[in-house]
Amino acid sequence: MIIQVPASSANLGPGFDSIGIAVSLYLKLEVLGLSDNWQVDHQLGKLPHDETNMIVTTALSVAPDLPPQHLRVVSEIPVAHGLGSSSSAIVAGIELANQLKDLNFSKEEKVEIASQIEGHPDNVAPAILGGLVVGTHINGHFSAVEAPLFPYAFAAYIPPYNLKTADARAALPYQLEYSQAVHASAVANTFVASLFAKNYDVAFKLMEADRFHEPYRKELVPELDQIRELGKKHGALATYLSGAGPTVMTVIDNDDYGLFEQAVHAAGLKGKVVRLHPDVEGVKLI
Ligand SMILES: Nc1ncnc2c1ncn2[C@@H]1O[C@H](COP(=O)(O)OP(=O)(O)OP(=O)(O)O)[C@@H](O)[C@H]1O
Ligand SMILES: N[C@@H](CCO)C(=O)O
Repeated sequence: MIIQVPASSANLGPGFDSIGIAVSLYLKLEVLGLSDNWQVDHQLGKLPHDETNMIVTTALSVAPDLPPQHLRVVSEIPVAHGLGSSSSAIVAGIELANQLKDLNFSKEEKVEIASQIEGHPDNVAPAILGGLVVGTHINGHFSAVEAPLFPYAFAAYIPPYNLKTADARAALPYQLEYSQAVHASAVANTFVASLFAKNYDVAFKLMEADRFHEPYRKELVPELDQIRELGKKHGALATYLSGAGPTVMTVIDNDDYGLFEQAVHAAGLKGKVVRLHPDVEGVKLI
């Protein structure tokens, strides 16, 4: 059995902790069979190979009596780079328990469990449902609503350094002044309305008008402003900080992608540029 989970790009500008989209990089989790101890084969650097691996801790939190397995993980999703690697591990762990214990979780149940673990639904909900998702929690329970997908590609600029979500969250202010909070929320509300109305002129302006997190995190990711400027010169629709960063995501028409990628490299930026597309299926068995 192989479980496949897509990467996800959260926030999309003003949708902090509530909006995310599944994108075409994948984690594949293969179940090789029963084992004396949990064993996770992977080539993902320092991540654990035993029962402390996040995929296993998640599976055991869902099904504590799950017998130890030999697992193989192959992932294209860079760890701690703002493309939802931790969410892909959580969703894979939930699906592992779901399959091995025949739990028959609905998609909604998976979103609830994964969001409780991650704390917010913006990466886990699209990784489960696919597509573009808006969600939050009310009275301790999570709801996620699928939004229409916009018909464009992504150029992901993936820097050579990583940035842990915890460190990127530590850069955020403890409080926002009332008038600033009202404005930030109005930007986000109008952004969501424009996505559902498919009013992309408005949506892509607002994607670059976040007041919740980018102003505080851009010092951690100096490439954000630089790539946004390059995007404006090369036909991009909008650029935002993917999740907690450091990946910088540019929404762009497929026809404009090549020249934009060349411009990023010509500017001397040292990261990778990868063309991504929305994933519409979410977690699945392959
Ligand atoms: N394939 C994986 N297997 C097991 N654990 C993983 C895997 N990928 C990520 N993790 C865990 O998630 C941590 C990284 O999570 P973090 O939230 O910092 O980054 P991210 O999820 O890539 O970024 P973002 O949430 O901004 O998209 C790793 O240190 C590790 O504990
Ligand atoms: N919304 C989250 C995504 C990363 O978990 C953040 O920006 O911190």
